[in-house]
Amino acid sequence: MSKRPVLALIAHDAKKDVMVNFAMRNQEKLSAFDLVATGTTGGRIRDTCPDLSITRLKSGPLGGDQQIGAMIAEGKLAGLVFFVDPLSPMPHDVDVKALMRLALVYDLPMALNLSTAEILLRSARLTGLKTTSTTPEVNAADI
Ligand SMILES: O=C(CO)COP(=O)(O)O
Repeated sequence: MSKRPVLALIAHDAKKDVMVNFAMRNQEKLSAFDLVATGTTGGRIRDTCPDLSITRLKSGPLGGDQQIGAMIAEGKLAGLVFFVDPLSPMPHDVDVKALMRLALVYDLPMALNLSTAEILLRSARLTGLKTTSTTPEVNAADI
């Protein structure tokens, strides 16, 4: 089993081109991770960057956001890059909020836009094989 940290990638439809360009530009850095993505986002990344290790989960509106939320709760993620579309209503808005909430609860490094994602990908914390929070009050065993 891979010992690489796991990074989740998600993009709403209006931001999928931004995500694909981000992945292409940062292929070398992303290759240090096992990637997980919601269904359509993962498909777009796989089409353009076939050498990256990426696991596709369900599409966001069909439960993909919740699957990634469960991975956060289980301490399986090192970080989350989620390019959110702030200008469109989403049928699964509650799932989006729940995912972000868990990232906050577990103090997970989370980038919601391109400029922050570029910074996050260069962070030693993200690449340091650390997958669980050091904040005592949010360690899963204590909840
Ligand atoms: O809707 C999403 C996140 O809320 C993204 O899902 P897809 O990657 O399947 O489009």
